[in-house]
Amino acid sequence: MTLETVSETRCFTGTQGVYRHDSSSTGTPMTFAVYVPDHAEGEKLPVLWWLSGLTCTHENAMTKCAYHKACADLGVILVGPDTSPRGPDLNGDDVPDDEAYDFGQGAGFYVNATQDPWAKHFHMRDYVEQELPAIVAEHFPVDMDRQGISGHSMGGHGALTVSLRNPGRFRSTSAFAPIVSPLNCPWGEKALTGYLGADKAAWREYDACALIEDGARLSDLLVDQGAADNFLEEQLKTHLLEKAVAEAGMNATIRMQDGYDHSYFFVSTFIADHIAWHAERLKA
Ligand SMILES: N[C@@H](CCC(=O)N[C@@H](CS)C(=O)NCC(=O)O)C(=O)O
Repeated sequence: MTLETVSETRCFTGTQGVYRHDSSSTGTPMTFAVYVPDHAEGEKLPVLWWLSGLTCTHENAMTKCAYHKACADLGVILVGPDTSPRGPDLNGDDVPDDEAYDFGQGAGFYVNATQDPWAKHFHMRDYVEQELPAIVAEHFPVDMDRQGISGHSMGGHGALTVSLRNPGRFRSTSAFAPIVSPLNCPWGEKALTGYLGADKAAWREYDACALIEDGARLSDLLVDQGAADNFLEEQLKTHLLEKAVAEAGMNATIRMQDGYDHSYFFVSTFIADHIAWHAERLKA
């Protein structure tokens, strides 16, 4: 596998890189971002995975999330993948160019699609759970025994479900305005029907609340949710996660933040808190 360097740019006391490679999971080129704080020769740093939301590429968090200073100060590498396969290669397989903002390109939902025409390329679960970690471990100074995961909205759903399905892999899990139950919201209904089909039993491994109901647990969880988020009531439904963790007796801090909406203005306000929270656990 060849890793192409798209760009490397000095930012605070570290380097923001963008890289591209041919993905075996998606059968397309994939682009991802990695921020590497300055470190001693041979030193390996903890890594925080960042999964982005609907419409995002690898770039939105890199330019709007303002994670660089906290990562540099605390010595945490941050990796931000794209949210779906993209590009002209998909058209030969009848995947629409960009069907909607909440389905198809830019909206992979971190699932392995089983329905055509998505099944051939939309394997974002394999990509973020298996392929990208192996690439990052090979090419960057990461300590894979110290991994954390976070994300925003659809990416918050990704962070929660990837972590719940992989017990012990992540020392810390957090989310901003996550979709907590695709089984119970229009974004989830649309995407999972399209990618996985109508049988909702197949959706449960992609639903944080269902995974918890079915017995999965995290040792700890931090969630921030803007109380003025337009998507809160219809799509995000934070109360379902509050109920699931309470019923499971799972350790979780779920904070409603007055006045904040769904945007990266909200995420950038609390990102340093989250990175410090992850760093505490990754360095313990
Ligand atoms: N564009 C959609 C909303 C999509 C949206 O809010 N996406 C969030 C994640 S779910 C995001 O991060 N967008 C990209 C950005 O703000 O840079 C709409 O018009 O309703």
